[in-house]
Amino acid sequence: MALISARGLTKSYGKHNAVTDVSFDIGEGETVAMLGPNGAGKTTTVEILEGFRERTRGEIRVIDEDPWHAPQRLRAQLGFVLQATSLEAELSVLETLQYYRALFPNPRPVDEVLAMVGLESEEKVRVGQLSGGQQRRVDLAVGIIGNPRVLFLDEPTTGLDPIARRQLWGAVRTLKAGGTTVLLTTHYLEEAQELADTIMVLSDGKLVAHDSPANIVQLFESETHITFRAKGDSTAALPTSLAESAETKDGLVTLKVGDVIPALKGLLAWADRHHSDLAGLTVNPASLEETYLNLIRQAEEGTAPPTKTTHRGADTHV
Ligand SMILES: Nc1ncnc2c1ncn2[C@@H]1O[C@H](COP(=O)(O)OP(=O)(O)OP(=O)(O)O)[C@@H](O)[C@H]1O
Repeated sequence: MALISARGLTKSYGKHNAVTDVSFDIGEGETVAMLGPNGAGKTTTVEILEGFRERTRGEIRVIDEDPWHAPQRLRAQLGFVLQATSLEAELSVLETLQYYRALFPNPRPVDEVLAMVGLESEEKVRVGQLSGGQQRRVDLAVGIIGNPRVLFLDEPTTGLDPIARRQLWGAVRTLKAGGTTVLLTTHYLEEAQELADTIMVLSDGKLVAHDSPANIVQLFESETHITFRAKGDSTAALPTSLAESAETKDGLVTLKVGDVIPALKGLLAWADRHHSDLAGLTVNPASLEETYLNLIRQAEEGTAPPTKTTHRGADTHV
């Protein structure tokens, strides 16, 4: 059963459509990452689902309710981590969590939440004295103190260092394991790949892909990347068929090829002739980041979508 669904969701600001005819389903326990360039419509979509903005057209259900007319029983089942933190600097971490805890009918114990976000040692510290990364963890703690069934995270790790980011990912994984449905927006492809069961890509207000990370990467499966280290200009004599697809950066050669087997045969024969050991040889499908950039480029150019359909749940096609 879909816990969140959108059909034909459209939001206009004057003549400008920020979100156009977007449809999707999100199942109970699913973690969805929403990606898209600045201005693609991610925050607008999420804030409509959260009940903070009214849609122009379309049908929305969140836990079987219309969030814009959300009764209190829906609000009590949602958790939010908004893009900008709005914590009271003078309150301690403990006081902050006690304050928000009192607003919910079925909250989590404070100690449990502090442990989940790794802030046990900071409970007496005033929020204003915490680092940016620690404040973000308090934001997450506030988002989950009410024991939400659905958690919305808007760019939860922007500005965090890699260690703080991974700590926050750990907390999200714990929530996932406990069955919480999570919808997060992010600009970090690695974050989407690490956390999400499903990725949605928005471009200029339209949903241009909606599938698992693995399937999205396969949208451009015709492209495989063969990389190896080359000494000096030793790639100069690569056979023409390989040289055309070769890019060299900092001594690392990348061949972006369609047919892997002939390319590898040609490369091995070349390496044999030129006594190259093909140091650090790797053969990989295009990364999620490259696939994402291809998707956005195609969407902006209005060129034909990839042949493979990304189609999940709702009547959404790319
Ligand atoms: N209150 C508003 N009034 C008018 N236009 C708005 C308003 N809020 C958003 N927009 C416009 O709607 C479009 C989508 O904005 P939105 O904030 O949803 O994008 P986003 O994908 O979340 O971007 P970012 O990654 O920068 O956060 C943009 O063109 C933006 O300028």
